[in-house]
Amino acid sequence: MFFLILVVAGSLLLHWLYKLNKDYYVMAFFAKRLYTKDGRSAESISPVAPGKTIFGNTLDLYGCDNASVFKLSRDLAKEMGESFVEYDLGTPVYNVIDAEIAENVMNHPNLITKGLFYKFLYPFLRTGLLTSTGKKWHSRRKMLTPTFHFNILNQFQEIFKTESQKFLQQFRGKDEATIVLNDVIPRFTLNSICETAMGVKLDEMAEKGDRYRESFSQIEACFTRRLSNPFLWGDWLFNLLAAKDYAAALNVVHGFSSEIIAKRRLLLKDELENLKEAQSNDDDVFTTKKRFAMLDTLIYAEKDGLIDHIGICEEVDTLMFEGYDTTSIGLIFGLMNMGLYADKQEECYQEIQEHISDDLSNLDIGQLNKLKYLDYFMKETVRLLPSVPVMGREAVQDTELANGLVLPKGSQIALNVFDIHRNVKYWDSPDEFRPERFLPENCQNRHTYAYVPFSAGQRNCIGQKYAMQEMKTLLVVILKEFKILPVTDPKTIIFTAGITLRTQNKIQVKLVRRK
Ligand code: HEM
Repeated sequence: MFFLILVVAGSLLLHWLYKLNKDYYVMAFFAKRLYTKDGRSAESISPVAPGKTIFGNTLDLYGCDNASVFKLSRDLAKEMGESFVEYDLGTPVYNVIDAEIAENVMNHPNLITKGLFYKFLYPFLRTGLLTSTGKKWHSRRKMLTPTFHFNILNQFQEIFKTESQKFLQQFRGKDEATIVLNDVIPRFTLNSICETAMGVKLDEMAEKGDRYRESFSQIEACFTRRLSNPFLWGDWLFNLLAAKDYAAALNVVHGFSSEIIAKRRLLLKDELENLKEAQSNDDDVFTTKKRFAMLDTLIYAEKDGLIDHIGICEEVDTLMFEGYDTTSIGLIFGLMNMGLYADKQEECYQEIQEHISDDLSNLDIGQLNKLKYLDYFMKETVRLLPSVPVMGREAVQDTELANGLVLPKGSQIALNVFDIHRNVKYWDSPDEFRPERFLPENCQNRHTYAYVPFSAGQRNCIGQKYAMQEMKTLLVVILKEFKILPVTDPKTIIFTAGITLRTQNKIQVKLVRRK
């Protein structure tokens, strides 16, 4: 009798263990496994990356520095050759490197919520447009979309032009100058976003702007520290062990954005009072005002009870970060590539000479749009060096993808833009810089989602037109006056993981005044 009980108990235990192991990756701290509904094994659709320890992939990046995190992730993507699964601390992670799956994810109605790692940005951005989800995200997106309308961007063009000319003033009287792009470009993009989106000139706040950028780097260090240490993923341990190290930096960035908001509130009040004398109602003020800052929209929405002060802070922090950092990276690499590919720089220059007058008086959006080769040049730059190399999503419920894989609730998805952009399935010799890839005839047969630097679908980048316009304007203004020569050897560049794409070494170029 006793023996029988033992056999039955043993069988039940084995069955339970089998079931547990089938449904969970037990050693990765009970991460739920991906599954299918038609009996196929999930691994037959997307392979699992072998873990380095018995804990699945949980500790694969533990203790690695930021450069190793970036390199190991890219090497793994190459080695796997197709979208693959990892099992981390209690969570499956679906790593997407194929355009077909990226398209499915980016357009899936269940997958608009950002991934776990975005929570690391909460102390900085709280839940603004980039990090929020659901109704809150919908209403903010609706509120901000009109502020990126063509007419508004057209009004920003004068600011981009003036800021670009101001950028060149630092080289006045010099025939040549070697510049560290990482030092000079972010100042230009921060000035531009503050004056366009926020309606506040940074001139007399330049030093505070510099402190904002320094503090931003510390916040990024916090982000990457959490990224590579799963034990800091949860807020509880993070708050206990690490949060205090970043409190001062957070105070600086939030203090800076609060000052911008306070300044704009005052300026707006004055501007409206002046305009009211000339016009009878506020709606007219909106449509006929010479320049319409995005922050003004938020302040008006506050008056209508659609957002509160904290909400305004969330969006200002989000727009400022997204608007200055991403375009900095695009410009740094754009200028570096101008230096590295002299023949292509010359092609851009000839085109600029053909369409843009020397006094820049016709440098408006219409003329910018005529610079086709410059457009291909920047597209290729952003393909090889995407400012946002990885994006994340979370499945908020069990979600079936078109390939039959079911992502259990809580699964993470990493959309590896950097790897999609260099996937040999879509790109011939992907590591080569060839702007001609973007000639219309060369795009025809390429999967649209093989190129997603600004994401796509509902959560695409709200500022993509703004970004291209700003970056092209500075390039035109520089190229008109200077030839760009290479200084940094691209072979020495080491990428590192960050909130956005980073390099360990700063990038330099030499400007030589055109005769
Ligand atoms: C080269 C420049 C830029 C690149 C490559 C870029 C790329 C991206 C990408 C990939 C996303 C999706 C992020 C995700 O899903 O996690 C995104 C979202 C966003 N971007 Fe950009 N961006 C750029 C410039 C800008 C600028 C200039 C602004 C604002 C002025 C901006 C504002 C935003 C915002 C607010 C979101 C969140 C949109 C939402 O979720 O509804 N971006 N951007």
